[in-house]
Amino acid sequence: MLRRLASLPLRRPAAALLAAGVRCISSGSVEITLPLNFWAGKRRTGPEKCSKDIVYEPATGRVLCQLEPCGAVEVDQAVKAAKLAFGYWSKMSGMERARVMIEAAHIIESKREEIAEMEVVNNGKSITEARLDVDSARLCIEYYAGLASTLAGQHVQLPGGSFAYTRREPLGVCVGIGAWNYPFQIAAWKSAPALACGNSMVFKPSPVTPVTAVMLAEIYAKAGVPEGLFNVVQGGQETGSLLCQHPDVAKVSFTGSVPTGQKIMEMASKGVKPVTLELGGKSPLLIFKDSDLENAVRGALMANFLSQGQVCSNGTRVFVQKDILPEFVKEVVKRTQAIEIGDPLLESTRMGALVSQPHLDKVLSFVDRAKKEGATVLCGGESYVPSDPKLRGGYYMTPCVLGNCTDDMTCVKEEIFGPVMSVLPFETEDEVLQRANDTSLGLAAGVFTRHRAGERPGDDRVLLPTEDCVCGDGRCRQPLLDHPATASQSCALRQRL
Ligand SMILES: NC(=O)c1ccc[n+]([C@@H]2O[C@H](COP(=O)([O-])OP(=O)(O)OC[C@H]3O[C@@H](n4cnc5c(N)ncnc54)[C@H](O)[C@@H]3O)[C@@H](O)[C@H]2O)c1
Ligand SMILES: NCCCC=O
Repeated sequence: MLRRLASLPLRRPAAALLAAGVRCISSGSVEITLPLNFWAGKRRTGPEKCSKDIVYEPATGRVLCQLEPCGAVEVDQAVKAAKLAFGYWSKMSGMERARVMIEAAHIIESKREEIAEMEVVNNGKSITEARLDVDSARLCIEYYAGLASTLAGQHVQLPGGSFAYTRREPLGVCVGIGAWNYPFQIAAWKSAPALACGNSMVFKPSPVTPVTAVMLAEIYAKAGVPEGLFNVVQGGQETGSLLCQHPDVAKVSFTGSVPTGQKIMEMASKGVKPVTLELGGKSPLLIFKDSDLENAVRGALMANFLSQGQVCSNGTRVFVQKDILPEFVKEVVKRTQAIEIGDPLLESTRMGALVSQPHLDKVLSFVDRAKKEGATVLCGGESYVPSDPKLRGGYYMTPCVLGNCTDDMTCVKEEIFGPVMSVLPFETEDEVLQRANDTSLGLAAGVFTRHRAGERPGDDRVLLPTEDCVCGDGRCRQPLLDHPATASQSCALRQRL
């Protein structure tokens, strides 16, 4: 049960309160006492004898709830419930499944504010971002609901009038294991495709952010999924391992760090189970001198400071072409310093709290190490104490821009997963492509330029290998699409296009 400690008297519908300019909850006002495990259609308590984990509210550092990590018995109960539900759900048509999923999406829409607020309370991100996370969860469920009725097999003609056909069949009980940075969204992104295809799921959120996955379980139940179709078991690595090794689990889908992903792949391989791994990143952002600077600066801020920098696909290695480096750095620093840090439930807040004290310490230690290795702190990188007394125990830091970085520094090589941008100068496109790709964490990449590769002024890069160009000039270095081929100087490749 959710209890409000602060002054708001009655819980009116979120929309009515918002219309009246009143927030339903405030930071420091929520205590969660309902059990956070959910299987076979109900919230469940964990094992009687277990050492409970404490869950904190990042904005205030208060205790939010206690977590009862599931052991072998509870994991088995959840998997059994999922197995039973699979029997019903997998026999339904895609259209029938879609109807239930669309209903779940409608419920999410109607509870948007409530879910977003709980995400903020548990994760520390700003309310404006949390609302978008809820929208993205709903859209994902709608998208896969749309696909459910299109799943079809193939008909293959064989010699002598025989034929073969293929069917798309669900796997069975799937396990979803999530990270703490997008708790509700990850639970939806994992469950939507699995459920649309006729599978059931046991989901384990991060023990740091256990609250909103169980809200999703209740929403699916209310929408009409069979009891046990989507279950939530709480716990850390032991619970996760039990899930991965359970003989009735057919597949594991994991979002989290690379080292944990490696362990999960190893465990799943022992049971010959397929795995999906969505892991960490250290993505490059390339900013060329011909780019629209305003656009590039905004892109760099977004790619580094959303969700307090705790985003897997963040472009944290910001390569800037030397000619525009001073101008870019000046603008980025100015805007970074202007980011409003504070109570994540306030509409005006742009940066909330990091997820936990140990994580904040880890991010700050990356900044210290960067300084020792020769980087210059251009702004931020320090812990921050908001003026509101109730936020004083929260996990805040000032967003940081590091200059004077080189490719071999720890801050450039390792995933920091916090609001720390490393700026690296470059001269040529070939050079920056090689440096940008020189990482084992290749999750995403961004480019700011007004020209396509090979079309940049003064850039003589060849799009196709020279030997492929048969215009007659063996030394031809023209990009194919710009080739100055004329009637007298024809280019066979150009003609073929
Ligand atoms: N690629 C993506 O889509 C994506 C999205 C979000 C986060 N991430 C990554 O997640 C990481 C941050 O999240 P985190 O700190 O929660 O990651 P983590 O790897 O520490 O934990 C992720 C989940 O795995 C569980 N777990 C830990 N050890 C386990 C084990 N041995 N067996 C089974 N489960 C185990 C945790 O309890 C948690 O639920 C970052 O590296 C980030 O880039 C990736
Ligand atoms: N909203 C996307 C989240 C992916 C990684 O953290």
